[in-house]
Amino acid sequence: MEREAGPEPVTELDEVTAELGGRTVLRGVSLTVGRGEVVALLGANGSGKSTVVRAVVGQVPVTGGGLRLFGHPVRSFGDWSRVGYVPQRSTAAGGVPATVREVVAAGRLARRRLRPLRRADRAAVDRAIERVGLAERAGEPVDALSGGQHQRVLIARALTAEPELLIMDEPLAGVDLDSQRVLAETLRTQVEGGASVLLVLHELGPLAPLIDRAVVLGHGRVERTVDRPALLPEGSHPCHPADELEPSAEPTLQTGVL
Ligand SMILES: Nc1ncnc2c1ncn2[C@@H]1O[C@H](COP(=O)(O)OP(=O)(O)OP(=O)(O)O)[C@@H](O)[C@H]1O
Repeated sequence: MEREAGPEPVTELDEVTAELGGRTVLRGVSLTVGRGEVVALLGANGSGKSTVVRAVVGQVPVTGGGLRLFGHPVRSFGDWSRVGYVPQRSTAAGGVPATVREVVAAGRLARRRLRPLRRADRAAVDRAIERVGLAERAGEPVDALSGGQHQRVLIARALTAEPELLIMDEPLAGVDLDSQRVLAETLRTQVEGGASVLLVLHELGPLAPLIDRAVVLGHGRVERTVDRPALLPEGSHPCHPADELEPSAEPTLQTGVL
């Protein structure tokens, strides 16, 4: 694939296609996340954002094109401890009997490749819980938490693994503004430490200053790419407010803040 010089690619999609339920959902998506970059996927409901990230984490098989993680084809990639994934909330919540600390510690276990946690690991778990503002709830079962608090637990779980590539599907959904700011600050620290981030967003919110590139999807394709979207004038941030009801329709370009 032709590429401009830039940071070493951590994730590369080259004309990726994917099908779900017998329907083509990704129609040739190309994008790259370089080391230390933060890339946001934007677009209307149904444009294919979640499918892109689920393809990157190997949950949706790619039917065409190339998808590489840390230089390896995703099909043969085996070092998943380098990747942290926070799925869309609705797919992860509910009926979990574990406590907040146990769920977050599971993230650290992945980093330790299932070897027992040491004192430093336990301290990292407590730090992650504190960062997302749940220190006082650490011993409670996660199913006793609100939706937004649950989301913060999943974020802490991903952060405590200190992954090289952090993938988050709408991490801000249902999270109050204060917690969004906490997440932005935490992400900034991770990125300063060299992490790369690919995340699905509906609006940039407090994460805007962190984002190197916004990739706007429409109908399973990249409609456009915007560098440093925070530098755009207020009101022209790249979001797409409408649902995509008819996937075969011609894509239309819209801008606006949701
Ligand atoms: N399991 C499935 N079977 C069939 N079609 C699916 C399945 N999951 C998703 N789709 C379809 O694939 C398309 C893309 O879905 P996807 O979840 O990737 O969109 P999205 O951009 O993440 O949307 P949202 O903003 O609503 O989360 C949609 O038209 C959706 O209906």
